Amino acid sequence: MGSDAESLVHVLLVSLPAQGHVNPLLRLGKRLASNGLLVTFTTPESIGKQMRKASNIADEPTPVGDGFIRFEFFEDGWDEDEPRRQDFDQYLPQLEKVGKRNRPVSCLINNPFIPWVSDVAESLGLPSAMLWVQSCACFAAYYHYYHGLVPFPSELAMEIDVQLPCMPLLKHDEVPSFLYPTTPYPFLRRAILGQYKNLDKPFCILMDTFQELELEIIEYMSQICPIKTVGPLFKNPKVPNANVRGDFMKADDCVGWLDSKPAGSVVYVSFGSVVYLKQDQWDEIAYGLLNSGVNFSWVMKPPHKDSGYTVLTLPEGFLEKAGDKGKVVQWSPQEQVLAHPAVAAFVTHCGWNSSMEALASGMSVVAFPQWGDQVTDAKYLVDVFKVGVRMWRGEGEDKLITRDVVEKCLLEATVGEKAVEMKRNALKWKAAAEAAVAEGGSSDRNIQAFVDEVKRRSVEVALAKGSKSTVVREGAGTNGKVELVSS
Ligand SMILES: O=c1ccn([C@@H]2O[C@H](COP(=O)(O)OP(=O)(O)O)[C@@H](O)[C@H]2O)c(=O)[nH]1
Ligand SMILES: O=C(O[C@@H]1O[C@H](CO)[C@@H](O)[C@H](O)[C@H]1O)c1ccc(O)c(O)c1
Repeated sequence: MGSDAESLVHVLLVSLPAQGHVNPLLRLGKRLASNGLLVTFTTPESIGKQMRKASNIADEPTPVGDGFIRFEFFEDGWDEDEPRRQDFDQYLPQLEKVGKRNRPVSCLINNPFIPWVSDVAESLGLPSAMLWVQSCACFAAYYHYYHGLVPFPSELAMEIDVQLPCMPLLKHDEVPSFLYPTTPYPFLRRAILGQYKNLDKPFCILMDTFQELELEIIEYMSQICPIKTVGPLFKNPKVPNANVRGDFMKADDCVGWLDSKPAGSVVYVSFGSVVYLKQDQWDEIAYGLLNSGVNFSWVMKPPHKDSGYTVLTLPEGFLEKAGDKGKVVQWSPQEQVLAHPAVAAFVTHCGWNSSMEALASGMSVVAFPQWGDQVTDAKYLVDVFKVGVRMWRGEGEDKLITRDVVEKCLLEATVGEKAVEMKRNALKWKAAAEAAVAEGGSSDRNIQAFVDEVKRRSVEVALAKGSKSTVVREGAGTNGKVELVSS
């Protein structure tokens, strides 16, 4: 490692191997590095392999602003083709077993679903932080559910509305759906609530949202938990995102095609990295797109080989009928697409990363949430942030969305008074997001305060550990230039 990197305070970021978790944690890593830390990003080798292939990851630490970022993947102890990685009830304990290893660092940061990282930090006498990768509203909902603070839908009362402090009234199907008594994903409820058992351990809960977006609930929850909002992390005025990326799949080129389209004429359709629709729903979307007459760019990712999903197909003759009006890709460079002037609106599953990327790009949305936080995000995008129309309510609503509804929503989001109003609101959020991450903005100040705190704690840790297990390099306490090295 270069001597410059060696002299910096070192933080270790441990990520769940999922695209929607790697992206925000890696973005945080770049932000911390640009503020002068050495950041090691780690996740299992099974995904590391894919990331190396898709994202040109260097072996050496990459300079980012005043600091460096490097990747270090770890073996999860299973064979390459192990299908049990798709089953969180089996995979999360396995990750915990192999992941609890000593590492010479000053702070450990994890994302949700792998709360044992803060146990590792505690056992090493190190500070830890958690990056919450969903909205503060969802954080609050899980918190109140976990502590039994307000009534949620239950087997006895399935359809009750939920009133959380400083939040709009949520209908029964607008609370994160893993909390429904009937959710088909109880293992994801267990996984996400696991973080709340350990919530007293991280000294800071970083959140990929920003103060101005969720003001009241952030202020409220900040009285209970040590929250620092640092989003939107994908907007990094100091370091361009193209520099270091963590995509699992190489993006297809659709930007050239977008360049050929008039401003505001394209609808971008993507359901993120995990959600997979049923074939009949896919067909309705396809016909809705054709019938609406809009230009569209549609992401049709292949299913994971162990997911049990069958490969989706397009209706016969679809591509011929669409002609140059449509571009179907397996994976898109989403940030670039959302920033492209040709794109008018985004049909999204409302994962939090996609929601933040849309808001911070000034994009109107057609909300098509499926499960988990997505149903709550859809509620906020449509009713609170007022940037979207709702195409479906999510897993609580058991019905096929017909091509007519798809067409109606697409047109509502792209033409007419409502579309203009939504775009106006979206541009307002874009400006607010940019201000939050700009020098002196709310998120920028929080990042700097966090970096300062990590540096301060690294000195404390070094002093507490003495010389037996750590070495404090020359200059300790000045400019935070301290590194702990296991002896
Ligand atoms: O074709 C695609 C689809 C998604 N994404 C990125 O993958 C992440 C998906 O995260 P999100 O929370 O929206 O959904 P998840 O995949 O976790 O359900 C976001 O950062 C997107 O920008 C992308 O780069 N290309
Ligand atoms: O990544 C998974 O879920 C996604 O996480 C995002 C951040 O928490 C969230 O905003 C989005 O809505 C989710 O889709 C994920 C879920 C389940 C699973 O088995 C995974 O392998 C990943």
